[in-house]
Amino acid sequence: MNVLKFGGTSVGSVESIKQVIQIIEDASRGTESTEGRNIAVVFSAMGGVTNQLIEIGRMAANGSLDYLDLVRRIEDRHFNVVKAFIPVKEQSKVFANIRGVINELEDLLRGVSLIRELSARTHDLITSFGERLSTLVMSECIRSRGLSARFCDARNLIKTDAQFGQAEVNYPLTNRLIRDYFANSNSIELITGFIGSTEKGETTTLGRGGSDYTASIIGAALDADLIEIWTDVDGMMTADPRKVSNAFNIPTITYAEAMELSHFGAKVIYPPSLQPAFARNIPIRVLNTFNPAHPGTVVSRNADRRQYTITGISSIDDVALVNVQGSGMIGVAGVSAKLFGVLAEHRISVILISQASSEHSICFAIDPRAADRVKTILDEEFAADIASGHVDNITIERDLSIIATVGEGMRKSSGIAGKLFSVLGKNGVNIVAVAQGSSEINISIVIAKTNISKALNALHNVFFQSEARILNVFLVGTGLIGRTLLSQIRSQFEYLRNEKMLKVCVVGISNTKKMLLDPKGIDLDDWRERQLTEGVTTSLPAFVEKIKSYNLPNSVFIDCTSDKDIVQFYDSLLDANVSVVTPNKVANSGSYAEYRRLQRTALNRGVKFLYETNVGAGLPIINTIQGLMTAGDRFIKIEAILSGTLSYIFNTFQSGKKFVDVVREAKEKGYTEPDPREDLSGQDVGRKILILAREAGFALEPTDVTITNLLPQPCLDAPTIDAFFEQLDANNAYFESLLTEAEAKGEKLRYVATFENGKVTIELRSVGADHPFYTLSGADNIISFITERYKDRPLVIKGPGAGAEVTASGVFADMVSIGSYLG
Ligand SMILES: NC(=O)c1ccc[n+]([C@@H]2O[C@H](COP(=O)([O-])OP(=O)(O)OC[C@H]3O[C@@H](n4cnc5c(N)ncnc54)[C@H](O)[C@@H]3O)[C@@H](O)[C@H]2O)c1
Ligand SMILES: N[C@@H](CCO)C(=O)O
Ligand code: NA
Repeated sequence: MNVLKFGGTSVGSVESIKQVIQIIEDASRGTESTEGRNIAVVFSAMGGVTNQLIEIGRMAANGSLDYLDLVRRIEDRHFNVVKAFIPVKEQSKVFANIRGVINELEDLLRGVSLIRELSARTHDLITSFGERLSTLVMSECIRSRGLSARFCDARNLIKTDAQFGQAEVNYPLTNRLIRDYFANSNSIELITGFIGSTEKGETTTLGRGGSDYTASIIGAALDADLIEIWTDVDGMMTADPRKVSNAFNIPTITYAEAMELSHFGAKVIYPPSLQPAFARNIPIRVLNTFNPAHPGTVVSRNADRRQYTITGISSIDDVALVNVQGSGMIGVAGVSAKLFGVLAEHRISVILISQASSEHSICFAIDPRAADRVKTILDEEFAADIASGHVDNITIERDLSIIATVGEGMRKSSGIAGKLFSVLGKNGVNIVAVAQGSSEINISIVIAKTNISKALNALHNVFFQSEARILNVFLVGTGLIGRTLLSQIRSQFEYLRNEKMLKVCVVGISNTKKMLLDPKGIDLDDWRERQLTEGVTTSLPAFVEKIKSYNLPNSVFIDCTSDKDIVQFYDSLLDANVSVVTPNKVANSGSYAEYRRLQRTALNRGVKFLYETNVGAGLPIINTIQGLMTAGDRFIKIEAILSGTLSYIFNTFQSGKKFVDVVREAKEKGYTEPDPREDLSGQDVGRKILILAREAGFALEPTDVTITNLLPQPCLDAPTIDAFFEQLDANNAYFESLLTEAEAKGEKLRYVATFENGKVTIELRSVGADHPFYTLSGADNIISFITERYKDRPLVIKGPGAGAEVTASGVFADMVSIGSYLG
């Protein structure tokens, strides 16, 4: 015996009813009797009708005749179903039946409008018409398909007390009536949901989840094999899909989990109404009328073994937190009895309670609409305690949300709370209060309402790890490095998702002209076109504001510019728990105080500030220094060639070639700074050696760096980059002389930066074949570290230190490491 229940959307329209009829036909065929004896089907009112009936009752009680029009509309909707499914020659009989029920409703409403009074009892009677009409029409439709079906008015089976609106079921009597009725059944039983009656025959309703309740009562009385709840979604999901786009179906769930999740807002079913079925251990399957092939969710005593430790995440988006605190509460019995006693008296429902073992304060969450009332009630109740100073003032905090992480798998399994708090911490979500019952099946946390979406997504991401973690990326600068990075992200996207469980979602892209932002992610196949067509005029402050207001989990800001103004935003981004990755050296080569401040902010906020490509592009230089420092090594000397551009120039510049042409080549190959003078003047190298010294633990200022400039003054003074190239050409003789001087000695030109004894020097040297820096080629950098542990022979890193691919891949690696860290 199976019990099926169809909700309001399932019987809401002609199209959906077509599906419902098909499902019922299939179900009746699937059982042992082709007569369909083994199914009972419970219907809700057609979608929206119950609310209309409530409105109709209100109108009638106000003496307005407008209700007539609404009644007509309800009648028409039912007529239309008849027209769609029942052969013309049989329609008039069904119309008459419907009309009969509608007449009864109208008589009742006339009475209400005459006496201008709507009792709870009459209200129940009025709303009962929704289920009575839908079930009547559905049974006619099913009969017209040639199936044997019987209409059953549940008021004859479900007997209740007279608490109208939320009647209590008299189970012994109800169970007996149901069993007797079904003992004589040899057809599909079609039953009105939601309604019952008192022993005197007055119509009652069963309250929230009413039709589910009907199905559950009937299923339990008959000891059904299965109860199917047909709705408009594919069962229960790991989170509300409107808030967490990665949410997915939960195939099996226990009764207890379903209870916890639904309490926290998962609205697919209302488990308390399924209690009778739970008590008899009858499985319940939640299915989608509009996608009947989907297996939905089975709710039962034991869920299948799970892939995940938690089952779902749910939330109550708006709560207020009441805090009762005072030194006089410590060790005093009866405070909580008094507190919750008075709340119960006023029928205030408490959603969550938390008390630390110090007993100094108790806090609890309530519906914010009750907050003012609660404050008044408690101020009064505790007036004497407040006056005597035993209890401090009672405070209320608003604009909060609760997130509940639910799952039987959490029971007796360690590390879950750790994971939960750690991921929220890294994302800057402050936790206001926490509650976990000793059943260990639900950890509930109270957080600021503004963080709800970020917190839900971040938690969903870590707890359902077969779903890749999402890294939300905001990129500024789409020049050489920026666009190369985007194309690397694009080509590695699948690899990252499959092998690293990381989904890189580029949410914002900005260049100097336009910025494009899309929290759903920008498709990297056509980001240029989209940026052109949909992008808005660039504003860095607005871009940064968007990053903050989106408040997405695992956000990373990538600065691929050489802009000086952009770095002023780093600190506030880090402070807002956004990690920063950059090849831009400006921030780390300004004042030492600024450099430290960024490090500190990142550390305090639990996010990352990464800049491996500040020195030597993708070569692992910064990471190496940081590793040595962490392990307690001490730096004695750093000697290095840190400019890819200068390296390339001196490796390529030979007699017969013009200096200006070699510089042009370096620019075309993507080695130079946006303004190549930064390289040739030694500024770029100066920044890099300063950064290395700082990483090595020395508090140097830019003024501590002495740079030997390579460029004649007119080159430096040129107003534009083109003019600068002209000046290079004009000064060719000067560069030739440098070259010939070195060549005469059989040496090569090298621009060497040295840090030793707290001092930095940068100079052009010519080195002989015996020098380790002699053999460089291309745009190679070489960095030699002498430390206490690498004293006799230095630690040397060498390789290409500039260029689009190697630099972008260094940025890429930093970005991915943030994904692993935050995950
Ligand atoms: N090219 C390399 O080999 C290399 C190696 C290591 C580090 N870097 C660093 O990478 C950064 C980018 O270098 P690149 O070679 O891609 O230079 P690029 O000139 O090709 O790109 C920089 C881009 O940033 C844009 N930009 C500047 N200010 C901006 C702002 N406020 N908003 C939006 N966009 C802005 C510019 O219009 C340009 O398109 C620089 O800081 C550079 O020092 C480059
Ligand atoms: N312009 C820089 C890029 C790497 O920071 C160089 O030539 O080394
Ligand atoms: Na590097």
